[in-house]
Amino acid sequence: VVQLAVSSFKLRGIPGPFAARFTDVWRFRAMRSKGWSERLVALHKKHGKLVRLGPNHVSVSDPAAIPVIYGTSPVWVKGPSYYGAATVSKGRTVPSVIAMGETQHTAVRKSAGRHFTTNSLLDYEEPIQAATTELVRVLARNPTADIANYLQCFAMDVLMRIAFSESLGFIEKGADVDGILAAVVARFDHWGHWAALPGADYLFNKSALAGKLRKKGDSPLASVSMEQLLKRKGAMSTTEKPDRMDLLQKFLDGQAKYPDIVSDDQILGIIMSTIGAGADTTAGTLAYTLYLLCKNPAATQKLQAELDNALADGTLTNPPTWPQVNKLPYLEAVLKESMRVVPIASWGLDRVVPAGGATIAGTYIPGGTVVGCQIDSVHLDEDIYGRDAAAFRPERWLEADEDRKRRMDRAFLAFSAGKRTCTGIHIAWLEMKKTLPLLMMNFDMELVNPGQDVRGEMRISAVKYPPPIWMRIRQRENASII
Ligand code: HEM
Repeated sequence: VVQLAVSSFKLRGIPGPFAARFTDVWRFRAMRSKGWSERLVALHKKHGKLVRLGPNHVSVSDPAAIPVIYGTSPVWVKGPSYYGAATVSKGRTVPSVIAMGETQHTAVRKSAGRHFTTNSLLDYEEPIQAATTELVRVLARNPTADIANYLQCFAMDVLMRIAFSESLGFIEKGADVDGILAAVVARFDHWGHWAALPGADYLFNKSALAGKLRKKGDSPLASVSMEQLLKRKGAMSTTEKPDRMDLLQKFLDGQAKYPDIVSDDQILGIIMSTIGAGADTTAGTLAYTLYLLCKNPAATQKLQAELDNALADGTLTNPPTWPQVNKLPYLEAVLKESMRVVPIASWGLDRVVPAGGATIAGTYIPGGTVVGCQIDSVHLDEDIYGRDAAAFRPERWLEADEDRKRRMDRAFLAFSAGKRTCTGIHIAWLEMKKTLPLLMMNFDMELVNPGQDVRGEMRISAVKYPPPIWMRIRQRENASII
């Protein structure tokens, strides 16, 4: 308490909302209100690169601070707000990768990290292709569709295939299956709501007493993961080798090799974290990308021209392969620009300043203070991204000289930075670079309501949930639905 009071006193020079100096309840309430991300951007515009959001909490909007906060020597540990992302299943805390402490995380990385590297991507291309093909076929039957909904179903379908080699039929149904989508949304919502008050989260939601009082059933995501785990273990005892190297199999093989290190609980935790972290993030990003393309027809035409030319000169096939799509510069620029202007994560990338303190944006911040780069504000930095930083303009990634491009990449925080950067980043790129071209090759899309402004309608949870985005979908002249 004394340390907190001292650190709080030492932060007195950092501007911010008055009430936030004294209590985290200010942030707790503010995060639950509409437009939280935009409010943070506005606060940084008003107060500068440092904004005090709590007695011991500082939001940072300074690209130069990224290597300091997310550097690796030493690694700054994650802030208490990540406790909101930890899930409790049947009264036990399930290890959740994003909320893990450093020691546990290093161990998990050792046992499972290689399954997320570029070398493993080949194992995931086929399941992603299967889901993408299904999405195209289903959309071809729908002259209008809420694309945000279909992409949410699609992204969950992808993860079910990657994790368990099974599609539970999300895309065909165009809706939730067994409450799994709802469970992922509930987890992000919980995190978004409770991040500012981890102590209260424990007391009211995660303590043994809270568990007894609430008597909540198990999460559908935990149930489906457990069901798959037991099924696979049963199958493994009768048959020698499964036919597909999905994530579950990779983890079980790891367990067979190191039975003392990898427990069933850990496997469940990593699988659930992967599904939880990878579904709505990718879905939302793709939905905002399509929305931004509809709002910017010149960018759509350029992207379609890049794809048509590549198809014509034989460097692209239908369906496209990963090596092919990974060489398309405008495709990459569109996706990066979309993630720059609408970074899907709205949780704070909070880290704890180590003992001894640090200088951030020219100000000394004492050890123990929680700091985090505010992604939206950093992405709007005009020194890095230009005076038109607020505009969606994919060309900026292609026009920049080497030096500027390097600075733009370093300030790009959509997947975070440093040791705890997104584990699924390569899978996310594979998924998005496979899906967007196939959609654009086959369809012309336009907003049913061309005046729709998703910024005003998005729901801020731990991620920025898009509202329904209804699109008119027409097959292109040369479309060859596969
Ligand atoms: C466009 C898609 C995605 C975006 C923008 C995104 C973004 C992020 C961000 C910002 C973090 C937070 C790191 C931090 O708190 O500092 C993260 C963590 C994580 N992501 Fe992603 N993600 C995406 C897709 C995926 C996919 C497809 C998977 C899995 C297949 C995945 C798995 C994870 C995991 C397991 C973590 C926890 C990492 C850790 O704490 O070490 N993500 N992601």
